[in-house]
Amino acid sequence: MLSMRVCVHGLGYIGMATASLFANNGHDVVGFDTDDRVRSQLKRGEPDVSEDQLESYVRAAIDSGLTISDEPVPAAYHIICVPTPYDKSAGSADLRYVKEASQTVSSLLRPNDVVVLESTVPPSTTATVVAPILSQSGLEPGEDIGLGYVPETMLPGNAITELRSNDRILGGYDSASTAAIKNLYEAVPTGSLNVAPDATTAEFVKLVQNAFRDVNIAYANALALIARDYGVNVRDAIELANSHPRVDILNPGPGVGGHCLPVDPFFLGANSDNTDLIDTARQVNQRMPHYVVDRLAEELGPLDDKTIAILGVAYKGNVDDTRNSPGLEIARTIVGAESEAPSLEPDRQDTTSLRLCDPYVSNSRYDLEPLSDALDGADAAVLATAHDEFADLSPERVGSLLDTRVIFDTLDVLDSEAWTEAGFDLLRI
Ligand SMILES: NC(=O)c1ccc[n+]([C@@H]2O[C@H](COP(=O)([O-])OP(=O)(O)OC[C@H]3O[C@@H](n4cnc5c(N)ncnc54)[C@H](O)[C@@H]3O)[C@@H](O)[C@H]2O)c1
Ligand SMILES: CC(=O)N[C@@H]1[C@@H](OP(=O)(O)OP(=O)(O)OC[C@H]2O[C@@H](n3ccc(=O)[nH]c3=O)[C@H](O)[C@@H]2O)O[C@H](CO)[C@@H](O)[C@@H]1O
Repeated sequence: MLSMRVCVHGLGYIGMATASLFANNGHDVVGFDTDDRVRSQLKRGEPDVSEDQLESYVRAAIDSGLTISDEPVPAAYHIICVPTPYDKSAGSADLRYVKEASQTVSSLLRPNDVVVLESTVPPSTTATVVAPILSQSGLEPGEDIGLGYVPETMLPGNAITELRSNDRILGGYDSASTAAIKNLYEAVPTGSLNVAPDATTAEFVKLVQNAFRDVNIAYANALALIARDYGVNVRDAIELANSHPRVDILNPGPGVGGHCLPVDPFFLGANSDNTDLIDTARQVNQRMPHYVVDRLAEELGPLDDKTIAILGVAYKGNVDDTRNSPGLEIARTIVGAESEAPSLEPDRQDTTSLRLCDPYVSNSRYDLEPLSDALDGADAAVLATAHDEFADLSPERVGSLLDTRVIFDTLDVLDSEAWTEAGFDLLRI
């Protein structure tokens, strides 16, 4: 296989995995990130990730020649993996990093180089935002240089397996771009490479996949509320419904977190007013943390003078990412806090006392406590993240620490019989 020089722009979760994928498969890869801290950590061979497999995959790449550079370099292929946050106040995708990285690439371009955008973006970004910036180089996408969109779909928590095996969508700016990008991605182990008619379709499909999951979870959450009105256990009902060959409903939970599912569906609305279903699903999912707090208050009475332990501030089990975390949103709702770090709100002393605990998260801003300190003397525990450590909790241990035997198992990870037998009021969604 011919080794090609690839420059990866942005070495966060996706960029470092992507750079490692190409480096571990014989390419000459240079990784660049604008953040000094990220570069220094990677140069030391210490990627900032909680997934063991991903960490050793990145370490292996660094050992086998992935170069972390303080400057971006000219390369046959530039891959852009920068953040695309959602700007809530503007109601649109913040494309500043994509624009910055495109400017940087533009200044390095030579004839026949190829640029690939991997960041999640609103449909038409490659054609209407990236292409005009690259043209400023004097080289035209589709004529002098290649350009296309290849979304990343690996699942946090199962990153390496999915990086290597998920099918990929590829949308080229023109057919020559598609062929050049195919050449690059076909030389590394991934699932099949499915060619979209154009880059806009590929961008659209990436968003469609995440919006589909968000809508499906919203359906499960909506069912949970309806099922309660009928005294039906929603998980039993969903399991039975899913025995039909054409029904596949996901699981209800305390809300949908992470920086993909709660954000990407909004990108579909960038240039469309026809997103009612998708917007409603978002609202259903956004209401779930509030529903959890309402149910807790139904059980305990006013929460003002109570101490509540929140078990889990990561957005899902066995990861350390707290972005859009349902656990944090539950905490904020309980104390009426606005800030990112609810337990540190200055005026919370007169309100409910919160204890936050998460064995995966090291962020000191959240004032996290070890499990036994969080539970000690609390009036209730809310299990908000399905970490393995929480699923393994024993009712005897938790019961000996809590003041009142109340636990809200929002993700249905505990053995309800064992906990009820141990005298717990076990709440479930
Ligand atoms: N994390 C996921 O699970 C996932 C999955 C699929 C797609 N995505 C998408 O991939 C993109 C990257 O996500 P991420 O999770 O890796 O983000 P991240 O925040 O972990 O990393 C992005 C990195 O880009 C760097 N950066 C910013 N501007 C730059 C520039 N101009 N040049 C070079 N580096 C720059 C930042 O310093 C940061 O280290 C986003 O669009 C995201 O939506 C993420
Ligand atoms: C289409 C798809 O699969 N996309 C994945 C997704 O990754 P993710 O980690 O964000 O996805 P999830 O694991 O679904 O978690 C999200 C939240 O939904 C909650 N949840 C989940 C299942 C359920 O039945 N009920 C729930 O309530 C869960 O607790 C958590 O809060 O986006 C990435 C970036 O684009 C993709 O790369 C990746 O492929």
